[in-house]
Parts: sequence; structure tokens; C-alpha cells
Amino acid sequence: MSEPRTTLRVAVPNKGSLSESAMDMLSEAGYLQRRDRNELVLVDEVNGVEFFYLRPRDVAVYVGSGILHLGLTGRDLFQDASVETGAQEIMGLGFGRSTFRLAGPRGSFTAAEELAGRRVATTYDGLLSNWFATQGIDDVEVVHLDGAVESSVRLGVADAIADVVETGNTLKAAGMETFGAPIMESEAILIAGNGKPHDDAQAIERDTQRLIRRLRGVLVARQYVMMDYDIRRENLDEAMALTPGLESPTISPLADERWVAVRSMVPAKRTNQLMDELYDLGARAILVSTIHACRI
Ligand SMILES: Nc1ncnc2c1ncn2[C@@H]1O[C@H](COP(=O)(O)OP(=O)(O)OP(=O)(O)O)[C@@H](O)[C@H]1O
Ligand SMILES: O=P(O)(O)OC[C@H]1O[C@H](OP(=O)(O)OP(=O)(O)O)[C@H](O)[C@@H]1O
Ligand SMILES: [Mg+2]
Repeated sequence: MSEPRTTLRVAVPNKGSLSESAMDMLSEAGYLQRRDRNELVLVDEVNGVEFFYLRPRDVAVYVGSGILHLGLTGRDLFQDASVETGAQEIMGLGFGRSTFRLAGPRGSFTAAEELAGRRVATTYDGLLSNWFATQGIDDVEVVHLDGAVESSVRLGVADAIADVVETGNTLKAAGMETFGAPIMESEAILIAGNGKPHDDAQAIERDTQRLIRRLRGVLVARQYVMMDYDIRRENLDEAMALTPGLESPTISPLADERWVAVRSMVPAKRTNQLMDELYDLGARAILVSTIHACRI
């Protein structure tokens, strides 16, 4: 009998749009990441995790088959791989956002239904074929290409395309425009599989939960700031309604009993609006600080 496998094995995109942000997020969560683009595996001994650098498209395959326990990939790539084996999305990671959309030469199409009997080129043929099926749009010929799909219509292998749109600049430059509703909204996600029978399931589960908590900590630290202010007791209820915090704000007494100090996490995007509203309520000494790291 071989020893049970106890090291958490995690897939990380090795190139493309998601790679750098994925490594940044893991570094921020306290994991060691590779320095050299040629490294295929990195062992983080302190945290007991092995990172495998793989093509973003292949991450779902490794995790779905149980060879790797966790992976970072794109939601669109995950759905395109259609792994039936029980890999599942654990959480969105807040970067690599894009939409997956239909597009055609300017002025040529207005709705997806017009594609019946036509050819649509894409690198995401699994995702696209499933979507046409759920929409009840039959008889579309999905043409698989490896990239640069914007050129396919002009070159005559397709009538329309379905592709990742971020800024829309690529489509515009190719003389194309989107039509119909977005097929999906994507971002980088964390996926988990079922592992293998010879894994030490308890150790893997403990380290998986730790990694998830760390990534959530990074997300919160990126999305929230800490706000401190002083307010007169009679205005406290109204102020707390503006800054309810994640669970409940901290209220501390001040030497002047008519006043209290409040400390609460608030969404970073609302910082200035909240400071204005608190000031109007009579709050003073309003201080904002960034959150370096956290466990929620
Ligand atoms: N501007 C973008 N271009 C491509 N993919 C993007 C963009 N923004 C976000 N993404 C996301 O990145 C993932 C695609 O990564 P991938 O590395 O396969 O694409 P790529 O940059 O087109 O790489 P390559 O063409 O070299 O295979 C998808 O989840 C996609 O939604
Ligand atoms: O809306 P935008 O901001 O212009 O970004 C979207 C474009 O970027 C990606 O292409 P990439 O540069 O990866 O080339 P590829 O088609 O060869 O994959 C994607 O396939 C789109 O073409
Ligand atoms: Mg690409």
C-alpha cells in the first residue's frame, strides 16, 4: 500500500489573460509562486501546496479528473470544457472579467435567431453549441477555430462569430459589432474536484478550506476599506445604518460621553459618498484606511 497523498495540488493558468492576476492573487494570499515562466511545478512547502502551471483551457480537465484538487480558470473556459465529472465552481475571483457574445459584420444581424442555417466561428464550441441548444436555435453550424476568430467572416469560413469581448476594441477594429444578449458573463473562478481515492481526504479538505479562506480574505481586502469616525450618540443609529459593516460595527466610548467612536468596514467604491453623508450627519474625524489582509 502506498502512503496516502496529503499535499493539496492546485492548477494555475500558465499564460494568457488570467495568468498574471491569478499568480498575484495567490501571492497576496501568502502562497509561493513561480519566478520563472519555464517552471512547470512549484512546491510551497510551508503551506503544503503544489502549484501546477497549465494552459487555462486544460485546468478544468485536470481538476475534473481528480488529478489536481483545485484550479483557477475562467468561468467561460470551465463551461466550454463541459467536464461531467463533478468539478464545480467554488467562488468568483473578481478579475479576468469579460462577456461572451455573438458578433457579425456591422449591420448584418440583429438577433441570435437569425443564425439558424448559418455558420458561427468560435474557440468556445462546447459552450456555444450548448447555448444554441438551450435557446432552441437549431441547425447552426459551429466552426471551431483556435483564435483570431474576427477574421473568419471576412475570409469566408463563417457568417458570424462568438467570442470573448472585454473592451470591444478587437471587434471594432475588425468592422464588427455585437448583437443579441450576452451569452455569458465570465470572470476568473476557483474550481474544485473530487480528488482521488488514495488522497488523505481530511488533510486535503483542511488545506482546501484554508486556501478558500485566504482567497476570500484577499477579495475582501481588495473590495473594502476600514472607516473610523466620531459621532454624537443621538445620531448613532442613522450613522450605523450607513455603515453597518460586515457583521456589526465596533462602537467605543469617548472621554466626552456625548460622543462615541465607530469603526466599520465599508465597500471601497462607496468611500467618498459615505464620508460626505456621515459628515452631513455630524460625524467628524472620519478616517479611512486600507485593509492589508483579513480572514472573514
Ligand atoms: N481581453 C481578453 N481576451 C481574452 N480573454 C480574456 C480577456 N479578458 C478576460 N479574458 C478571459 O481569459 C480567459 C481566456 O484565457 P486564455 O489565456 O485562454 O485566452 P487568450 O488570452 O485568448 O490566450 P490564447 O489565445 O493565447 O490561448 C477566459 O476566461 C476569458 O474570459
Ligand atoms: O474586447 P477586447 O478588449 O478587444 O478583447 C477581446 C479580444 O481579446 C482576445 O483575443 P486575443 O488577443 O487573446 O487573441 P486570440 O483571438 O488569438 O485569442 C479575445 O479572443 C478577443 O478577440
Ligand atoms: Mg486569445
